[in-house]
Amino acid sequence: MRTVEEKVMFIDEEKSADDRVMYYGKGDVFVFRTYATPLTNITNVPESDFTGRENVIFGMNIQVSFRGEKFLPSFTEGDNSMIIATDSMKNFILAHAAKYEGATMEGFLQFVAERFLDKYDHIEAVELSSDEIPYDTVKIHDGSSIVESDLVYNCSRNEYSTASVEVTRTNEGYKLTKQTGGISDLHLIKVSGSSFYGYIQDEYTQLPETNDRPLFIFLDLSWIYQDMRDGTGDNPERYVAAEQVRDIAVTVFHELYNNSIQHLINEIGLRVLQRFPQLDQIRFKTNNRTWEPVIQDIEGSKGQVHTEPRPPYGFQGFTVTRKDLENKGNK
Ligand SMILES: O=c1[nH]c(=O)c2[nH]c(=O)[nH]c2[nH]1
Repeated sequence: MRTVEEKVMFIDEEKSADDRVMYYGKGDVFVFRTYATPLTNITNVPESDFTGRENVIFGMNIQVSFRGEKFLPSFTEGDNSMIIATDSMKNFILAHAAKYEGATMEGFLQFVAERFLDKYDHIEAVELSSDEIPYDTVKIHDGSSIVESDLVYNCSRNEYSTASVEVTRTNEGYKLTKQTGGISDLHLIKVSGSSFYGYIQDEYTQLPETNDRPLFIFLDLSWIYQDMRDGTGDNPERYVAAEQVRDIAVTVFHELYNNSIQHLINEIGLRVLQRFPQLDQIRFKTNNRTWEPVIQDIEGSKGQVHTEPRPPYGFQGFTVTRKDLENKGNK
């Protein structure tokens, strides 16, 4: 068994100190493509009624970066002859948003990365990451009943899906060297059914033990496919939608009388890997925002009064792998 520390390191693996860091690129490239191809025919899971995305607004905040030895003289000599201006990178991404025929952010990033490598043969690798800019549907009265508008959308302030790819030029062609899907800024509160006790009690301990706390967590999740090509959504039956992972996380949170955030996220990870055999691992970054108690007993009510927690905030990082699921099954 790997230890927790090793597990986190496994993903965060840094390159050796001898490796020169050299890249450049553009961040905050905002892309709003309307009427992109809808995402349909995904595989359903019991925890979710999510069946697809209309993609009427395909909104993204993209970051791109290039790597390649040919860029070295721009740093060491001030020689810009091999530089593709980051302004041009932005224009390239926007132009290709009109050409993309697929239905996912992961697919779009891979498409753009490969087109960059086609166009500029001195780029060795392209890395692209993106945060979805989500829009919620709104309801309107159409003259006879309340229906969903297909014209007006509400810019969401909720969680958003994320994606990243790295495509590297090799002698055998372009290689997808990194690919993740994810969901970030999921803010979940469970008002009852969470405990935290049994931790070390010593001269530094002030926190009271509890068998019922209002557990408020911020979660960022990302996942890696066993075969990275499944992450593009070109075969939607093999694609994992962020909305489905969100619904699984919420269901496990609801079901599990949890001992801690650590305990909870392991169970969420195992369930996600159980539902999606095409995934190799899922990674969590979480933050504890549990409300602070103010009034714990209200006469005649099971209610309480809480307020926002004060900093500093606790956090967790954890990866759950397919091996963990297999080991659990063998116990
Ligand atoms: O779920 C939790 N895990 C911890 O490690 C921890 N530490 C703490 O003070 N509160 C909590 N909550």
